[in-house]
Amino acid sequence: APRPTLYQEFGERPGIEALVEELLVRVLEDPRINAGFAEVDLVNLNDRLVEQICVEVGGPCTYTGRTMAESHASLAVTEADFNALVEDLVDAMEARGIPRRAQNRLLRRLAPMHRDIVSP
Ligand code: HEM
Repeated sequence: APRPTLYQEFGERPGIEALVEELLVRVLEDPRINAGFAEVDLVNLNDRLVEQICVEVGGPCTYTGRTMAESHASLAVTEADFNALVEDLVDAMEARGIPRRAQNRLLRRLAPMHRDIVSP
């Protein structure tokens, strides 16, 4: 059998939807960062994250949200905030049983966004 694609390793669209749900539950329960999400439209955030992760793992999706710079510019996100969110994402991927190699491939694709998300 051919190797599964990265998109398949994430369980395609249903797997990504379940992953984002796991991620948002963790973020909203994470006292290090959850205050920043109190006033946020979580349905929009959920849907944009599903689109974005789908695109980043090579799925047949389109990201329809704002750029990372636009959406995080006024949030004063710190290095520690960024690391906390990545930790929550890794925990969510572990909980979903996503293979370690596939996890790392997504993390490598998100890493360059750091410069647009963390405030200088
Ligand atoms: C790799 C890291 C991250 C990715 C991929 C990411 C991705 C996204 C996406 C796709 C949106 C939706 C943009 C839109 O509505 O058009 C968003 C919004 C948001 N992000 Fe992030 N984000 C990351 C890191 C963080 C961190 C570290 C924080 C703070 C702890 C954060 C806080 C927020 C908040 C509060 C919003 C909502 C802004 C609003 O609706 O006005 N993000 N993010």
